[in-house]
Amino acid sequence: MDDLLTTAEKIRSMEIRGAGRIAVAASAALRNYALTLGSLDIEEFNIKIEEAAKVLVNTRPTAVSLPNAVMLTKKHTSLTVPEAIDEIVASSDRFIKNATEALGKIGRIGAERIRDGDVILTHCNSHAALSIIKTAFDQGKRISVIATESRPRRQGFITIKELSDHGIPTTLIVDSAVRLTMKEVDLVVVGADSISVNGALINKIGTSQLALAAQEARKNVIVAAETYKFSPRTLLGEMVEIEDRSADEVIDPKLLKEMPNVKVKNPGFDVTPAEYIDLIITEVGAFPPAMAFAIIRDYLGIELDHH
Ligand SMILES: O=C(COP(=O)(O)O)[C@H](O)[C@H](O)COP(=O)(O)O
Repeated sequence: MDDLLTTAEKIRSMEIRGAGRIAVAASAALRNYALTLGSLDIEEFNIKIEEAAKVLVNTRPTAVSLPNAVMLTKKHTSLTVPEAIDEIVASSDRFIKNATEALGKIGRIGAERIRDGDVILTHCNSHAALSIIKTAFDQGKRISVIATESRPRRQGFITIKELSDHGIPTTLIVDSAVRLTMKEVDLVVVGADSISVNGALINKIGTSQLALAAQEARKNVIVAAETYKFSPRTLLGEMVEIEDRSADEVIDPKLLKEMPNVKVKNPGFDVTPAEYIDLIITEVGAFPPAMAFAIIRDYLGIELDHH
C-alpha cells in the first residue's frame, strides 16, 4: 500500500499532473498493489482493491481519466486471486499501452488540421495538444506557438520548455493577454480533463476564456483528448466536479492573513460549452463535439459504473 499511497500523494500534490499522466500512474499503482495481495482470499482481495481504487480516485476530482483508468484496471471476473491479479495486470498493461499509443495517433490525426505557417495558441500543459503541435512541426510545417502562462501553477512554463527543446518558435503571454493576442492566432489547440456527453470541455481554468475570444475572432478551437477522457457518468446527468484548490497557490498566506475581509477562490478548471469547440481529436478520429455520446457508447460503454 505504501507505493500506492506515494503515487496518490504525487497526484494530489501535482508532482504527477495532466489528465493522461495521472490516469497512467494510477493504473500502474493499482496493478502493482494487486501484485502484493497474492496471499489473500478473493473477498479480502476485492475489498483491498476497492479501498485502493478509492484512494486513487479521491486524489483529484475533475479529470475523468482518473476514475476511467482505475475502473478499467480493477474490473475483473475471476474467482481466484491469482487469476484476478493476472486480469488486473493485463488490463493495466493494455490501458497504459493504449494511452501511450493514443498520444501518437492524436498527433498524426490532429496535425492534418494544421497548415503551414499557422500560429497556434495553447493553454496550460497538455501532452495530447503538444503531440499535435510537435507532429505538425516534424512534418515540416513552419508553425509557431503562443503559450499562456496558466496561473496560478504556471504549467505554461512546462509547455514553453518542451516546445523550445523541440525547436518550435514560441511566445509566452500572461493569461489576460489572450483576447488582445487572438488577432495573431490562426488556431487554438488545447487538451481535456473531461468531456461530457453534451460535448462540453472541462479543462484548465481559463480555457473557456480562450474559446470565447476565439469565437469572437472567428478562429477555430481544437481539443486533443483520448477517448478515456470522455465522462460516462455525465450520461446520468452528473456534473463534472470543478476542483477548488488552495488559496496558497494564489497569494502568500501571510499577506492574506492581514486582510480579514478578503477570501480567495482558486478553481482549477472551467467548462467550455460545445458551441465553442470545432473539433475533438481522439485516437480513433476527429469528431465534432456533438459526437461525444457515440464515443462514450462505443469506447467506454454506457453501463460503466465508477463505484
Ligand atoms: O488542464 C490540464 C492540466 O491540469 P493540471 O496541471 O491541473 O493537471 C491539461 O490541459 C489536461 O489535463 C490535459 O492534459 P494531457 O493532454 O497531458 O492529459
